[in-house]
Amino acid sequence: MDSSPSASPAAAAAAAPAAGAAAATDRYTFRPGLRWQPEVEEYFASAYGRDHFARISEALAHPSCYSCIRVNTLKSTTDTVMQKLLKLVNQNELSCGFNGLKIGEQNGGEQAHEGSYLVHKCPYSGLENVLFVRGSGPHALHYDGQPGHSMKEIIISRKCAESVLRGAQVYVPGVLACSAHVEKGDTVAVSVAIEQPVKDSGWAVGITRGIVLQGLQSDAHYEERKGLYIGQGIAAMSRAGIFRVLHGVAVEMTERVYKLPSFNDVLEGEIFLQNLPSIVAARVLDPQPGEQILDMCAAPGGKTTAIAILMRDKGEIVALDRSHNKVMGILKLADEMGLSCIRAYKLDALKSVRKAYEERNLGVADNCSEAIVTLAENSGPIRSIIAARVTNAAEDSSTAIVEQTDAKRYVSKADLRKNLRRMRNGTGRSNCSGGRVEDSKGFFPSSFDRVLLDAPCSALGLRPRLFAGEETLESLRKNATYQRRLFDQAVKLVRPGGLIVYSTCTINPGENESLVRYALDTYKFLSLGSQHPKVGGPGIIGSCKLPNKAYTEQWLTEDEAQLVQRFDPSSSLDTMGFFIAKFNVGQKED
Ligand SMILES: C[S@@+](CC[C@H](N)C(=O)[O-])C[C@H]1O[C@@H](n2cnc3c(N)ncnc32)[C@H](O)[C@@H]1O
Repeated sequence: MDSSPSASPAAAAAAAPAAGAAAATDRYTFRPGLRWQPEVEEYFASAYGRDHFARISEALAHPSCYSCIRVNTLKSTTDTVMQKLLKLVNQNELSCGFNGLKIGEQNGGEQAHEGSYLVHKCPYSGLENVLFVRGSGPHALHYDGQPGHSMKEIIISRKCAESVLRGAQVYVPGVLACSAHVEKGDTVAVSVAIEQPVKDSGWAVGITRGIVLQGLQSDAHYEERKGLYIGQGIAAMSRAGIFRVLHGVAVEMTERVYKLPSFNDVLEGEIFLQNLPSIVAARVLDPQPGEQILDMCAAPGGKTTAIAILMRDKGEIVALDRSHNKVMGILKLADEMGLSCIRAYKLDALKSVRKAYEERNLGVADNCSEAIVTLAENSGPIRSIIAARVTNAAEDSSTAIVEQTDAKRYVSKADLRKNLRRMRNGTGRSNCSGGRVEDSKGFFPSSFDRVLLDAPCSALGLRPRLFAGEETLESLRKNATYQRRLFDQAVKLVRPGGLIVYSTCTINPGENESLVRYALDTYKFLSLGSQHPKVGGPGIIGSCKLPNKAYTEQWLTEDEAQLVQRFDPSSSLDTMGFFIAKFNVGQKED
């Protein structure tokens, strides 16, 4: 198979101009076509069927047309938040470009049920704390070109455009090129530069930052930007300013192909903006108050906080991430939402299982550098009590052993000193003294009632996505291998009789169904559990011989496929691509 990049049939279909459309009007439109590596496209076409994959591909290139809000039911009620949001919509405070309209009016005649306003409740049972806020689009825009004059333009990067399509402004670092003589206050058309195939060497954007656009066909990427105009805005600074400063808003968008509500600084702590499948994943875990939960790859903490609220902030959620700053983010979010049952640690989840022999050594005062700390109950004040008890013990001897009731946590001497400092100085707003987060040395096997592995993945379900050519079969395969290694750790850490939920935000069966196949074939004590709520569709059955590869990827049987949830971006749910599998854990083999 030819592995050089090219525009995909899906891209070509999506990008083809409507018959008879005039070239000029066709230029200033938004008709993106997602490009894939041909071998990746072939693989997905064999998994989904060519037509279905073309629809998925097209859906991925557009944002979904509503925002999904999870209510923090420990701080407010769904009805109260709904009233507050309706008020904000009516006051036009969510900058979605419409106020007080009913859905039917906004969508040009779509049937509206009585009372179904732009903010409405999620209709699925088990998701009563979820609200949908509708946006609109795609809109045909009229760009303000003066007759006989070319429009002033700005070209932005793909990543920047993906954010702008979700409702952001254009920030300085995202600007690649700009017309000459753009002054603050000028109206500019905003288009996006997307990677193009380069003969024999992959993909390149091919625009040097700062070049001047003339509005001529000789401009960089003039032809390629046809159909990639995402709106119009007012320059917040001059051309010179845009390329001189390092940050700030470059363009305030005034017209957008998609109008989506913005929730910046809106009802902070009371609501959390989250994709529907992520909310479902936390719900499927079904965490119970008082339990010990592990969230293995937790940042930025969306699912962690959803789990904490489902547990009514009672119990303990250990939230791990390998990035220090991201762990800080989890703590900040937990603090904002008023949640105290979350313990976030910096830890590589691949190293999250402690060896059993370490346990035997613990408690031998002279040899041991660690203390066993137990959470009798799990709440903020208890944490301080534990810190105090550890501190007293630590001051008495080189090792502290604190009584345990049900669960064990291990704290090094350095952590003891840190706790002591924290006792004296207070924890600070983000619960992490001096901007440092705690490291963890890991956990003993079978420590947790439930484990969520929301795995790092190829993220090929995120929307909008304007380019997918960076993924190769090899990179997809590497993700799958990494996920299996993380899953192996999850299996060790969950207790017999417990539960593991595995999820990804990718459409790639190699990271979804294949992982489930691996799990069921490797660990005979695992079985797929039925899921509630069930919002997504079934998994993919069968297998696929990978092009030019010596192996066959195994997916699911028909029965198994019914037990997983797959969220299809091209379905009427209009959400991201996502996958959820729930495993019941039986008696483990020794
Ligand atoms: C899909 S995101 C998790 C999203 C999160 N569960 C949420 O809902 O907000 C994956 C996260 O895994 C983290 N990660 C990747 N490899 C890891 C590892 N070996 N150990 C711990 N975290 C890891 C990344 O830093 C990233 O934040």
